[in-house]
Amino acid sequence: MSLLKVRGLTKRFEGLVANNDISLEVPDGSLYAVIGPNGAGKTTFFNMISGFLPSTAGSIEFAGRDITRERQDKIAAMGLVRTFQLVQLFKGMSVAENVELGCHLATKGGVAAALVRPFWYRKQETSVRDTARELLDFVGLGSQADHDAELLPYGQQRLLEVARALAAKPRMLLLDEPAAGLNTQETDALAVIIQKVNAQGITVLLIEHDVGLVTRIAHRIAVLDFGRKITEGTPDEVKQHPEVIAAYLGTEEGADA
Ligand SMILES: Nc1ncnc2c1ncn2[C@@H]1O[C@H](COP(=O)(O)OP(=O)(O)OP(=O)(O)O)[C@@H](O)[C@H]1O
Repeated sequence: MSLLKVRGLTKRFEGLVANNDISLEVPDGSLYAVIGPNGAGKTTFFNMISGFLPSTAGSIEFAGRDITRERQDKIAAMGLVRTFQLVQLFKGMSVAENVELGCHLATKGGVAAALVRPFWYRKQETSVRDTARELLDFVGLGSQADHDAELLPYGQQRLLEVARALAAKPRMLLLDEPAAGLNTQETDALAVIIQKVNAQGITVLLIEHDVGLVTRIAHRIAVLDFGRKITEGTPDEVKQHPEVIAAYLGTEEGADA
């Protein structure tokens, strides 16, 4: 079964067609990646799916529901949760508090109640705190729970973002260039975490520049170039595709990167 179905998705900015008639289906439970060179239209595609940008044409269906014109908060509440290319943490809060706020997206009262803290809310706080700690352990940040989130090294801030997104109990997690700015070691750690998330039954859709990471962990890959989907398939199929080698990977050697 496909959890996400995108049909003919198109976005025009004035004269520029950033996404041109893109169709794809993400199987439930899969780890699916969208790759492509700078300006290929990956972020635009993500922004439309997550409700941050209206499409010019086409349709988006998530878990059997049409979400083409749905608001971003409604989409997140349905279980389609995203992270951002640039880390967006809540400033002035601890690592644990950042994840707790993510939990409140999935609990009674939402973020507003978390800030006001009425009586009924305080009762559910303990479980939220426990969940946040579990998620921090899951991404390897358990020992930094009480640290100031802003002072974490960049690589760990990215992991914190993943923990916060998981706190919202996603059915599908959209990761926008999660390896951007990470060194090799951090990228390897991230790859393991993404695979662990997927092994828990959460469908993962990621946009990534790091072809090595994607071909290592993704089940299927769609390749965008100049706003079009030029091919889609398993990592091996995609790496062999002549248009991919020419347009994106540049050389045969690059295809194995
Ligand atoms: N708000 C906007 N207004 C006008 N043009 C835009 C806007 N957003 C994106 N574009 C253009 O659409 C095209 C696709 O951009 P997009 O950011 O989706 O590509 P990308 O594949 O995510 O690139 P990168 O890897 O650099 O993030 C680019 O030519 C970009 O300049």
